[in-house]
Amino acid sequence: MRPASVSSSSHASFPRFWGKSGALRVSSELACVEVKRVCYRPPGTQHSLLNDVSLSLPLKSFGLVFGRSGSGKTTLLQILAGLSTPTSGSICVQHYGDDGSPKQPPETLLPERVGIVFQFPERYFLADTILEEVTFGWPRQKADFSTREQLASNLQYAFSAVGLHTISLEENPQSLSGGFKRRLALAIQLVQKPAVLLLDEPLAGLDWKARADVLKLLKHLKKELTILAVSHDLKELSALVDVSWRMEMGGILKEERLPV
Ligand SMILES: Nc1ncnc2c1ncn2[C@@H]1O[C@H](COP(=O)(O)OP(=O)(O)OP(=O)(O)O)[C@@H](O)[C@H]1O
Repeated sequence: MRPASVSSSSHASFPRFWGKSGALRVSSELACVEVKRVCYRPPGTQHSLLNDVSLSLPLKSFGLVFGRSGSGKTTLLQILAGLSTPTSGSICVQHYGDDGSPKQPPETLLPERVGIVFQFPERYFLADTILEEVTFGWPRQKADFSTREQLASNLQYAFSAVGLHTISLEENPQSLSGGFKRRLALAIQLVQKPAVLLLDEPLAGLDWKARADVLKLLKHLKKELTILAVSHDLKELSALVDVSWRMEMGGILKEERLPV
């Protein structure tokens, strides 16, 4: 899937590899997360939830998948995060040269390089302190000391990135405001320094102030990260979106401009 051949007519005024200013991104480092012809049928069922899904998302851009409830949006994120295995198809990172041709064989996108923030992440907070919450999934064996050390050094970066650096790590996560709980959920993922961040309904359940807060934060994170979100909040997210797709019932994905 070469980027030069995939800009759809629905995005004609904003071709995939042109910045919003209209300036062509001149970079020999152009790379995309690519989902190629992914199908998914849960084990033991006859019903396919994803049908021949393909997409190409340039690194450090913001992609949005929208569509009706039950169409398969969350299923796609779960596959990208490595939580479910596709029945067929592949997920990789492809680098391109200036002429638009692939520079080297595609790299498999390893689940360790993908962070996912589920819908209503605060419902899954378990710990009594922010520190325990963030370190909950860290490896605990003696042999993992250097990994823990690395994660600890990432922690400061992650908390600064989401604007939580002034909050005490001893605070109870449940005492945070709605917007700050979402920041914490994002920080837990950022500590792992993911290449790709997946967000399932990042604004759901937040009041107007927290929504504005999270939008501002995503705008900031987009400068450094490749983000793929699933959402019904199209209008609010539209300013962030570089490329969008509609998921149709039956797990059929089509590139389409946001209907806002
Ligand atoms: N393990 C599974 N086995 C069978 N069906 C499943 C399984 N997981 C999800 N489904 C079904 O797959 C369909 C797609 O679900 P999914 O959660 O991906 O939709 P969605 O587009 O994210 O919906 P929403 O916008 O409501 O979150 C739904 O009909 C759901 O009931």
